[in-house]
Amino acid sequence: MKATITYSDTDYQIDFSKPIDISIPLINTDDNPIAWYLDKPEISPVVVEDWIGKVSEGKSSTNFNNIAFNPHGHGTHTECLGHITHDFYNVNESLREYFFFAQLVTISPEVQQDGDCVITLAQVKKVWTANHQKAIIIRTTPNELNKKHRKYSHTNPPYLCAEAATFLREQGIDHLLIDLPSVDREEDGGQLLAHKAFWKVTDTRHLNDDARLEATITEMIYVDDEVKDGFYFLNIQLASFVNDASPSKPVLYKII
Ligand SMILES: N[C@@H](CC(=O)c1ccccc1NC=O)C(=O)O
Repeated sequence: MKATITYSDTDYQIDFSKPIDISIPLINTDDNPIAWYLDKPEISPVVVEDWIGKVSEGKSSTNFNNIAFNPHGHGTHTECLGHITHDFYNVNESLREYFFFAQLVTISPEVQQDGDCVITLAQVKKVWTANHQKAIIIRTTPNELNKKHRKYSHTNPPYLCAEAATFLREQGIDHLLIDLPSVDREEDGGQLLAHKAFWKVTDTRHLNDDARLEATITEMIYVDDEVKDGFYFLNIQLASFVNDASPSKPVLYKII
């Protein structure tokens, strides 16, 4: 199934039968990635006295699992500024459109003097190509497959510098996607500089009027090396959780 999309006075063709899923599947085994010091997610049948919600156990006609997981720590998720504010804002209301013109870029975070590995403003400027894109997908290198399974807690993963987040905001990016557990440093004393810069949050207690309620950040994606840098249409699929973050399935469509 093909579609022609008119965007910003240009016609683009995509093929809906060739989606490129850049989400990480969530599973209740050690294969699942983990961040923020959590244990693995739980997926297990409901048990009521001697009844167990698992067909193979012989008592139930259906498989009927409870799932316990954390959207921030257990895989691909999309979050809104409610992640960092005193008041409650939910991503289900922030994200009201699901298709975006997007640029996929690849960056090798640079080791700084303090040992941190950071995506710098200069690196982002170097790969940026202005083309009216509303979303950017940042793939970092090295891009080993084990990113889908990595245990990030206490590893101080790479992150995005606040100046780069500001630059992307100023270029008109509303949706930032990255293959790291956070755009900010694992332990930063709650500064959250890149989150704040991207969402333009200057006051987390009484949200400033120009804060970007509709902008989203998607973390812990995985983009295979086979997918080349360039422009795509991006579909952000979100589970309708009324929460600051929700598990998501971002999908790319190549322009043909
Ligand atoms: N760096 C923050 C913590 C943080 O960023 C965070 C903590 C728990 C769950 C998610 C987090 N950030 C996600 O982008 C801090 O040190 O307070």
